Amino acid sequence: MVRGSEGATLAERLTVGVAARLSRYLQVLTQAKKMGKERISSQEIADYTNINATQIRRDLSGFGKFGKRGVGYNIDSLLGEIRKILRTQGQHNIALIGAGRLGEAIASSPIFAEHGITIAAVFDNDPAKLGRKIGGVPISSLGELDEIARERNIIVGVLAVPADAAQGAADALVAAGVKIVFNYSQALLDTPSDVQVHTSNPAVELLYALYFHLT
Ligand SMILES: NC(=O)c1ccc[n+]([C@@H]2O[C@H](COP(=O)([O-])OP(=O)(O)OC[C@H]3O[C@@H](n4cnc5c(N)ncnc54)[C@H](O)[C@@H]3O)[C@@H](O)[C@H]2O)c1
Repeated sequence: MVRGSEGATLAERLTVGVAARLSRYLQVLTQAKKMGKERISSQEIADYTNINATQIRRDLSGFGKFGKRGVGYNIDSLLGEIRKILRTQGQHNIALIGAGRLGEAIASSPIFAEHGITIAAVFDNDPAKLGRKIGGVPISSLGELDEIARERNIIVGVLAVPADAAQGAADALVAAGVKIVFNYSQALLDTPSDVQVHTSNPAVELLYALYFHLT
């Protein structure tokens, strides 16, 4: 259970499972708000996340004053509370490594910006791309990563490079002090224990969905 008022202290103790579920609620709430909704019920969140409504109510029970029976949660208030708990209210600067097809798609989409995430720098090792802009951000060479990451307070590096280039790019991020690597490639990355690697693979997520469908 997460208590809104004690968010700052409890956030240290959120289990990976709770944090993952809160992130999924955040995604549904953000989208519902964009669609003009003001309130949402736990059952509606359940329908969009496949997390059962009882679990959702338990996770959100600390936000009781926003979740009135039969009325649902006030989306704005709940968004604010979850962002506080997940400590994502502020602006976060991230670096994108790889300005190819996926990199361009990420940089030119508002998907990060609407969660307070700014792509503050883009890197590529193709000399032909240097200086060009994607999503309004000029492409820099990896040699500048260290300086730019420190100067722009980059906390996350997003890898959109081919798998065989991913370890080298992750090493460069770690050397620049970046502690979170979001890996879109298939590579298995070795990083120091204080660096978190998240790997995103839609095929694996689809297999996970199939598992629930088939069982
Ligand atoms: N998880 C997903 O949702 C998803 C979706 C599409 C692609 N991918 C993965 O994303 C990666 C990129 O795919 P793509 O289609 O954009 O490829 P791409 O070939 O279009 O782009 C790769 C870019 O990385 C750059 N690059 C290569 N080596 C580099 C290095 N050492 N340092 C910096 N830049 C380097 C290239 O110059 C190029 O601009 C691949 O690993 C692919 O498997 C993941």
